[in-house]
Amino acid sequence: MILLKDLTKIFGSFLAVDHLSFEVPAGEIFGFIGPNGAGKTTTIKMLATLLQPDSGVARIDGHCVYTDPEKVRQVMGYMPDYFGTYDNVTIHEFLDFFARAYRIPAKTRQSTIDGCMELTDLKKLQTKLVSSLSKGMKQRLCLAKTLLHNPKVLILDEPAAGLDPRARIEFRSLLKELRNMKKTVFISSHILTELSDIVDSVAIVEKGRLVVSGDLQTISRLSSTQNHIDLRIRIHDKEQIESALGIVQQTENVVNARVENDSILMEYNEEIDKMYLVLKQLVNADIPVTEVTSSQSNLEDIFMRVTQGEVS
Ligand SMILES: Nc1ncnc2c1ncn2[C@@H]1O[C@H](COP(=O)(O)OP(=O)(O)OP(=O)(O)O)[C@@H](O)[C@H]1O
Repeated sequence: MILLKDLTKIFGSFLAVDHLSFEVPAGEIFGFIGPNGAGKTTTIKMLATLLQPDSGVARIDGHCVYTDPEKVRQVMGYMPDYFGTYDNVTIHEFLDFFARAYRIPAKTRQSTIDGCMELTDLKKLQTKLVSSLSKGMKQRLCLAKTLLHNPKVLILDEPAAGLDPRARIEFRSLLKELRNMKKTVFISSHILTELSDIVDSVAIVEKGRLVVSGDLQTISRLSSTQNHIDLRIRIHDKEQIESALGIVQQTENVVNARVENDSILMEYNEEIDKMYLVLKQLVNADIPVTEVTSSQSNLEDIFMRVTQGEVS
């Protein structure tokens, strides 16, 4: 649904976006992640047809952002990181103004506005003045405005920045609803925890360049310099926990083994399919193992591993 090929933007002699190439499949929530100054907003402005690329190609639903911006705007909704609102109008008046600007026919205008207000939970507030809204409500209003022309693709630049925890959670469930509606959502952020449980795929950028892109499992595998699992093994009999600790400490590739309550925690520098080797040592010694839990890399681990922390 979104394709970038060697997309490049230069400000004077400064290369802000450097031959960026990746694809976003239809219907996905796609995270565009990078530290401050990585070139996310610059890339997004090119996708949103507001900034001209210096070279390369970007297409949305097959339309080139540079040669066919009108077509792109018909299928794409863009929510910038900073947006203005008209303060002395009500929520309904604000949305009605933009629905007219989008030339939504009079016959369907009201039902379209109602649909967008329902989705963003603003219906009950429709007579409130925009100036009286909280930041989270304004964010939802801007998203409602972005949805008026029923775009297939949504491009959201740091949509959760500045929201309190409750508003962030509400925003996340709204994103899931958009995915259920089969929309493709391209969302930028430098806050990883905000995205890790909702995105299907990501592109990680640094200093204008792509570091890695793909679905989370694939990039976790690709970016892994060392296989690493955190293991927690619960032992039924507390008396045997010290001898169990001795056994795992002798096991190859186990590091930082320690006791915590009725469990042994350790890092195991091996593939998950080798985990049984640790358990085998314990079972052979008649240690009563009752539970094993393992966790592999999350989005934050991947990000820290693949980026150098360099900001241009
Ligand atoms: N109009 C401009 N003229 C000159 N330099 C610019 C311009 N716009 C952006 N830059 C520079 O390009 C680089 C990338 O900026 P950009 O805003 O795209 O980063 P970002 O990844 O969105 O950062 P943040 O997470 O802080 O919003 C920065 O070094 C910025 O100073």
